[in-house]
Amino acid sequence: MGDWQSAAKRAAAYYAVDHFVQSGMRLGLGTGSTVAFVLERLAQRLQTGDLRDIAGIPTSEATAQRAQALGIPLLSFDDVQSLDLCIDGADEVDPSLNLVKGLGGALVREKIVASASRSMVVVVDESKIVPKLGTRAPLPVEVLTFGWQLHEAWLRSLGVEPVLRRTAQGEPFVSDNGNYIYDCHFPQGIDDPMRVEAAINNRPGVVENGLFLGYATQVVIGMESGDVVVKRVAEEA
Ligand SMILES: O=C[C@H](O)[C@H](O)[C@H](O)COP(=O)(O)O
Repeated sequence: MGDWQSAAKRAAAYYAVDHFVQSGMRLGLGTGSTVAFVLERLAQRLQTGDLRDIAGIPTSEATAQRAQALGIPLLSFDDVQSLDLCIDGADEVDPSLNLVKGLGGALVREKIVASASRSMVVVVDESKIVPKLGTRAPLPVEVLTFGWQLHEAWLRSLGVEPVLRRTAQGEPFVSDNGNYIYDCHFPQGIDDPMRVEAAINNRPGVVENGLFLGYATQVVIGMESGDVVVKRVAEEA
Protein backbone atom coordinates (compact mmCIF):
# COMPACT_ATOMS: atom_id res chain seq x y z
CA MET A 1 0.00 0.00 0.00
CA GLY A 2 1.44 3.38 -1.02
CA ASP A 3 1.87 6.20 1.50
CA TRP A 4 -0.86 8.19 -0.20
CA GLN A 5 -3.30 5.29 0.24
CA SER A 6 -2.72 5.13 3.96
CA ALA A 7 -3.18 8.91 4.23
CA ALA A 8 -6.32 8.70 2.04
CA LYS A 9 -7.80 5.94 4.19
CA ARG A 10 -7.17 7.96 7.32
CA ALA A 11 -8.70 11.08 5.75
CA ALA A 12 -11.84 9.18 4.69
CA ALA A 13 -12.18 7.47 8.06
CA TYR A 14 -11.75 10.67 10.08
CA TYR A 15 -14.22 12.51 7.82
CA ALA A 16 -16.81 9.76 8.28
CA VAL A 17 -16.51 9.79 12.07
CA ASP A 18 -16.55 13.58 12.24
CA HIS A 19 -19.53 14.05 9.91
CA PHE A 20 -21.75 11.02 10.48
CA VAL A 21 -21.29 9.82 14.07
CA GLN A 22 -23.22 11.51 16.86
CA SER A 23 -23.34 10.93 20.60
CA GLY A 24 -25.73 8.20 21.67
CA MET A 25 -25.42 6.23 18.44
CA ARG A 26 -25.30 2.46 18.26
CA LEU A 27 -22.79 1.62 15.56
CA GLY A 28 -21.76 -1.23 13.34
CA LEU A 29 -17.96 -1.43 13.36
CA GLY A 30 -16.56 -2.83 10.11
CA THR A 31 -13.26 -4.57 9.50
CA GLY A 32 -9.97 -3.74 7.79
CA SER A 33 -7.17 -1.22 7.53
CA THR A 34 -9.48 1.72 6.78
CA VAL A 35 -11.79 0.88 9.67
CA ALA A 36 -8.70 0.81 11.91
CA PHE A 37 -8.56 4.59 11.36
CA VAL A 38 -12.30 4.84 12.13
CA LEU A 39 -11.69 3.15 15.48
CA GLU A 40 -8.71 5.42 16.13
CA ARG A 41 -10.84 8.52 15.51
CA LEU A 42 -13.77 7.24 17.57
CA ALA A 43 -11.39 6.58 20.48
CA GLN A 44 -9.86 10.06 20.18
CA ARG A 45 -13.27 11.73 20.24
CA LEU A 46 -14.47 9.58 23.15
CA GLN A 47 -11.37 10.52 25.13
CA THR A 48 -11.85 14.24 24.57
CA GLY A 49 -15.52 13.93 25.57
CA ASP A 50 -16.51 15.22 22.16
CA LEU A 51 -18.53 12.02 21.62
CA ARG A 52 -20.45 10.40 24.46
CA ASP A 53 -22.42 7.20 24.93
CA ILE A 54 -21.53 5.45 21.73
CA ALA A 55 -21.15 1.69 21.46
CA GLY A 56 -20.70 -0.69 18.56
CA ILE A 57 -21.13 -4.22 17.35
CA PRO A 58 -17.85 -5.45 15.80
CA THR A 59 -17.87 -7.37 12.52
CA SER A 60 -14.78 -9.46 13.33
CA GLU A 61 -12.67 -10.71 16.19
CA ALA A 62 -9.89 -8.38 14.98
CA THR A 63 -12.16 -5.34 15.22
CA ALA A 64 -13.45 -6.46 18.63
CA GLN A 65 -9.89 -6.72 19.96
CA ARG A 66 -8.81 -3.39 18.49
CA ALA A 67 -11.92 -1.59 19.76
CA GLN A 68 -11.50 -3.07 23.23
CA ALA A 69 -7.85 -2.00 23.34
CA LEU A 70 -8.93 1.53 22.41
CA GLY A 71 -11.68 1.64 25.03
CA ILE A 72 -14.61 1.70 22.61
CA PRO A 73 -17.66 0.09 24.29
CA LEU A 74 -18.95 -3.00 22.49
CA LEU A 75 -22.41 -4.50 22.19
CA SER A 76 -23.90 -7.69 20.82
CA PHE A 77 -27.24 -8.48 19.22
CA ASP A 78 -28.39 -9.53 22.72
CA ASP A 79 -28.35 -5.82 23.53
CA VAL A 80 -29.78 -4.22 20.37
CA GLN A 81 -31.45 -5.49 17.23
CA SER A 82 -30.95 -2.41 15.09
CA LEU A 83 -28.08 0.00 14.65
CA ASP A 84 -28.07 3.69 13.75
CA LEU A 85 -25.09 3.53 11.46
CA CYS A 86 -22.55 1.07 10.19
CA ILE A 87 -19.10 2.28 9.04
CA ASP A 88 -17.10 -0.16 6.96
CA GLY A 89 -14.47 -0.38 4.25
CA ALA A 90 -14.80 -2.01 0.83
CA ASP A 91 -12.65 -3.64 -1.82
CA GLU A 92 -14.62 -2.19 -4.75
CA VAL A 93 -17.26 0.53 -5.15
CA ASP A 94 -19.17 0.90 -8.44
CA PRO A 95 -21.00 4.01 -9.76
CA SER A 96 -24.28 2.87 -8.09
CA LEU A 97 -22.42 2.47 -4.76
CA ASN A 98 -22.70 -1.29 -4.91
CA LEU A 99 -19.75 -3.00 -3.26
CA VAL A 100 -17.49 -6.00 -3.19
CA LYS A 101 -16.25 -6.74 0.31
CA GLY A 102 -14.53 -9.54 2.16
CA LEU A 103 -10.84 -9.54 1.24
CA GLY A 104 -10.29 -9.34 5.00
CA GLY A 105 -12.50 -12.39 5.50
CA ALA A 106 -15.25 -10.65 7.47
CA LEU A 107 -17.99 -10.53 4.82
CA VAL A 108 -20.61 -12.62 6.63
CA ARG A 109 -20.66 -10.63 9.86
CA GLU A 110 -20.25 -7.41 7.88
CA LYS A 111 -23.36 -8.14 5.83
CA ILE A 112 -25.38 -9.11 8.91
CA VAL A 113 -24.36 -5.89 10.66
CA ALA A 114 -24.98 -3.76 7.55
CA SER A 115 -28.44 -5.31 7.16
CA ALA A 116 -29.25 -4.38 10.78
CA SER A 117 -28.13 -0.76 10.26
CA ARG A 118 -30.32 2.16 9.23
CA SER A 119 -27.49 3.55 7.11
CA MET A 120 -24.06 2.43 5.94
CA VAL A 121 -21.14 4.78 5.42
CA VAL A 122 -18.33 3.20 3.41
CA VAL A 123 -14.77 4.50 3.77
CA VAL A 124 -12.27 3.88 0.99
CA ASP A 125 -9.28 5.33 -0.79
CA GLU A 126 -9.82 6.18 -4.44
CA SER A 127 -8.13 3.00 -5.72
CA LYS A 128 -11.33 1.13 -4.74
CA ILE A 129 -13.53 3.00 -7.21
CA VAL A 130 -14.31 0.85 -10.26
CA PRO A 131 -16.56 1.22 -13.31
CA LYS A 132 -17.73 -2.39 -12.88
CA LEU A 133 -17.61 -4.79 -9.93
CA GLY A 134 -15.21 -7.72 -10.21
CA THR A 135 -12.61 -5.83 -12.23
CA ARG A 136 -10.23 -4.97 -9.37
CA ALA A 137 -10.88 -7.56 -6.68
CA PRO A 138 -12.11 -11.16 -6.66
CA LEU A 139 -15.52 -11.87 -5.18
CA PRO A 140 -15.15 -13.74 -1.86
CA VAL A 141 -17.59 -16.59 -1.29
CA GLU A 142 -17.68 -18.11 2.21
CA VAL A 143 -18.59 -21.82 2.34
CA LEU A 144 -19.07 -24.40 5.06
CA THR A 145 -16.07 -26.71 5.43
CA PHE A 146 -18.40 -29.70 4.96
CA GLY A 147 -18.40 -30.34 1.23
CA TRP A 148 -16.12 -27.43 0.43
CA GLN A 149 -14.55 -29.55 -2.33
CA LEU A 150 -17.86 -29.56 -4.24
CA HIS A 151 -17.97 -25.85 -5.03
CA GLU A 152 -14.93 -25.40 -7.25
CA ALA A 153 -16.28 -27.19 -10.33
CA TRP A 154 -19.68 -25.53 -9.86
CA LEU A 155 -18.16 -22.07 -9.64
CA ARG A 156 -16.15 -22.81 -12.80
CA SER A 157 -19.39 -23.72 -14.56
CA LEU A 158 -20.52 -20.12 -13.92
CA GLY A 159 -17.47 -18.88 -15.85
CA VAL A 160 -15.63 -17.96 -12.68
CA GLU A 161 -12.03 -18.79 -11.68
CA PRO A 162 -12.28 -19.84 -7.99
CA VAL A 163 -9.21 -19.93 -5.73
CA LEU A 164 -9.49 -21.33 -2.21
CA ARG A 165 -8.05 -18.69 0.11
CA ARG A 166 -4.97 -19.88 2.00
CA THR A 167 -2.77 -18.56 4.77
CA ALA A 168 0.87 -17.63 4.22
CA GLN A 169 1.66 -21.15 5.49
CA GLY A 170 -0.45 -22.69 2.72
CA GLU A 171 -3.28 -23.87 4.98
CA PRO A 172 -6.87 -23.03 4.05
CA PHE A 173 -7.83 -19.67 5.56
CA VAL A 174 -10.54 -20.13 8.21
CA SER A 175 -12.96 -17.27 8.82
CA ASP A 176 -14.11 -16.12 12.26
CA ASN A 177 -17.15 -18.32 11.61
CA GLY A 178 -15.01 -21.45 11.06
CA ASN A 179 -15.61 -21.52 7.29
CA TYR A 180 -13.49 -21.47 4.12
CA ILE A 181 -13.47 -18.74 1.46
CA TYR A 182 -13.21 -19.05 -2.32
CA ASP A 183 -11.93 -15.90 -4.04
CA CYS A 184 -13.77 -15.85 -7.36
CA HIS A 185 -12.17 -14.09 -10.31
CA PHE A 186 -14.50 -12.90 -13.06
CA PRO A 187 -12.49 -12.59 -16.30
CA GLN A 188 -14.74 -9.80 -17.65
CA GLY A 189 -15.98 -8.42 -14.33
CA ILE A 190 -19.48 -9.03 -12.95
CA ASP A 191 -22.09 -8.19 -15.61
CA ASP A 192 -25.21 -8.83 -13.54
CA PRO A 193 -24.44 -8.62 -9.79
CA MET A 194 -28.01 -9.40 -8.68
CA ARG A 195 -28.11 -12.58 -10.75
CA VAL A 196 -24.66 -13.65 -9.51
CA GLU A 197 -25.63 -12.97 -5.90
CA ALA A 198 -28.84 -14.99 -6.18
CA ALA A 199 -27.16 -17.91 -7.96
CA ILE A 200 -24.29 -18.17 -5.48
CA ASN A 201 -26.35 -17.72 -2.34
CA ASN A 202 -28.85 -20.34 -3.50
CA ARG A 203 -26.15 -23.01 -3.51
CA PRO A 204 -26.24 -25.45 -0.56
CA GLY A 205 -23.15 -24.96 1.59
CA VAL A 206 -22.61 -21.36 0.58
CA VAL A 207 -22.88 -19.13 3.63
CA GLU A 208 -22.59 -15.71 1.94
CA ASN A 209 -20.87 -13.81 -0.84
CA GLY A 210 -19.14 -10.43 -0.80
CA LEU A 211 -21.58 -8.52 -3.00
CA PHE A 212 -23.23 -5.69 -1.03
CA LEU A 213 -25.97 -4.44 -3.34
CA GLY A 214 -28.03 -1.48 -2.15
CA TYR A 215 -26.45 -1.32 1.31
CA ALA A 216 -24.22 1.78 1.13
CA THR A 217 -25.98 5.08 1.75
CA GLN A 218 -22.80 7.22 1.55
CA VAL A 219 -19.28 6.50 0.35
CA VAL A 220 -16.45 8.66 1.67
CA ILE A 221 -13.47 8.56 -0.69
CA GLY A 222 -9.97 9.66 0.29
CA MET A 223 -8.27 10.93 -2.87
CA GLU A 224 -4.59 10.77 -3.80
CA SER A 225 -4.70 14.59 -3.93
CA GLY A 226 -5.56 14.68 -0.21
CA ASP A 227 -9.16 15.73 -0.83
CA VAL A 228 -12.16 13.84 0.49
CA VAL A 229 -15.17 13.25 -1.78
CA VAL A 230 -18.56 12.05 -0.53
CA LYS A 231 -20.97 10.16 -2.79
CA ARG A 232 -24.55 9.47 -1.78
CA VAL A 233 -27.09 7.08 -3.23
CA ALA A 234 -29.32 8.90 -5.69
CA GLU A 235 -32.52 10.18 -4.08
CA GLU A 236 -35.60 8.36 -5.32
CA ALA A 237 -37.68 10.39 -7.78
O1 LIG B 1 -13.45 -8.56 5.07
C1 LIG B 1 -12.99 -7.43 5.01
C2 LIG B 1 -13.73 -6.23 4.70
O2 LIG B 1 -14.76 -6.36 3.76
C3 LIG B 1 -12.93 -4.96 4.50
O3 LIG B 1 -13.79 -3.91 4.86
C4 LIG B 1 -12.42 -4.73 3.10
O4 LIG B 1 -11.63 -5.84 2.71
C5 LIG B 1 -11.60 -3.43 2.98
O5 LIG B 1 -10.47 -3.52 3.78
P1 LIG B 1 -9.35 -2.39 3.79
O6 LIG B 1 -9.95 -1.18 4.37
O7 LIG B 1 -8.24 -2.99 4.62
O8 LIG B 1 -8.90 -2.20 2.36
